[in-house]
Amino acid sequence: MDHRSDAAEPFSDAQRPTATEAEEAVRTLLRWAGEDPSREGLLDTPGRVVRSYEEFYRGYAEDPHEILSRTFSEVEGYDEIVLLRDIRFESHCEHHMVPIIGLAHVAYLPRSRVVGISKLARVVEVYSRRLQVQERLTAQIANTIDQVLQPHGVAVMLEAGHQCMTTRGVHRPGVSMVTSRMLGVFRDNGDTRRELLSLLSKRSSVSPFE
Ligand SMILES: Nc1nc2c(ncn2[C@@H]2O[C@H](COP(=O)(O)OP(=O)(O)OP(=O)(O)O)[C@@H](O)[C@H]2O)c(=O)[nH]1
Ligand SMILES: [Zn+2]
Repeated sequence: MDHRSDAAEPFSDAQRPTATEAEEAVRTLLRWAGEDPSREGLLDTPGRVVRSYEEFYRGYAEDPHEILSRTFSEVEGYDEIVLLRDIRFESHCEHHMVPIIGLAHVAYLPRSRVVGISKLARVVEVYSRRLQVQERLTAQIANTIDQVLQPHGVAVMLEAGHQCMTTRGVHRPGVSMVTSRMLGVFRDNGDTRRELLSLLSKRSSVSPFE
C-alpha cells in the first residue's frame, strides 16, 4: 500500500497499465453493473471512458509551478488586491470518483510582480484535474501561488457541490461546501481580509452547479 503523505501529487508508476488494460477494467465494471460489454451500444464505451479519464485526470501530467513562472512587473506600482472571481472548476472526489463542481475565487496582493490572470485559472484547473478532497484542492492552489509569486498574501475560496452527496449516499441536492485558505496579510490583517470579503460579497449569481 502506498503511504505517501503528499497526496494528489503526480505519482510515477513504472507499472502504469496500458490503455488496453484500462479498457479491460472498464469492461469488468460494466459486467459488474449487470451489463453485456459486447452489445453494440457498449462496444466503444471502454475506449470513451479511458479517453474521458485522460481529460479528467490530466492534471497529474501538468506542473502548476511552471504555469505561474512567467510574471511581469510593469504595472505602475500596482499594489492592491487582485481578485479573480467565479472560476468554474470541475474535479472528482477521491472517495467516490464522482464530480465536484463549483466556483473558485482566487486573490493575491502582489509584492512586485504580477501574473497573467489566466494563469490563476490554470492553476485551479491543474489541481482540479486530479482526485481531490475540497480542503486539499483549496490549500494546494493557495500554497502554490504563495510559493511561486511570494506575494504579500493569498486567499482562495471554493464553493462546490459534491455529486457523491447528491446522486448517491445521503442524497442532499442543493448543499454546497465552502472552504477557504488565507495566507499572509489576508490571514493577519483584518482590514485586508474585510476588503476581500467586501469584494467577494458583490458576487454575481452565477450557478456553478450545472
Ligand atoms: N471533508 C470532505 N469530505 C468529502 C469530500 N468529498 C467527499 N467527502 C466525504 O467523504 C466521506 C467518505 O465517507 P465514507 O463513510 O468512507 O464513505 P461512504 O460510505 O460512501 O459515505 P456516504 O457518502 O456517507 O455514503 C463522505 O462523508 C463524503 O461526503 C471533500 O471534498 N471533503
Ligand atoms: Zn465523494
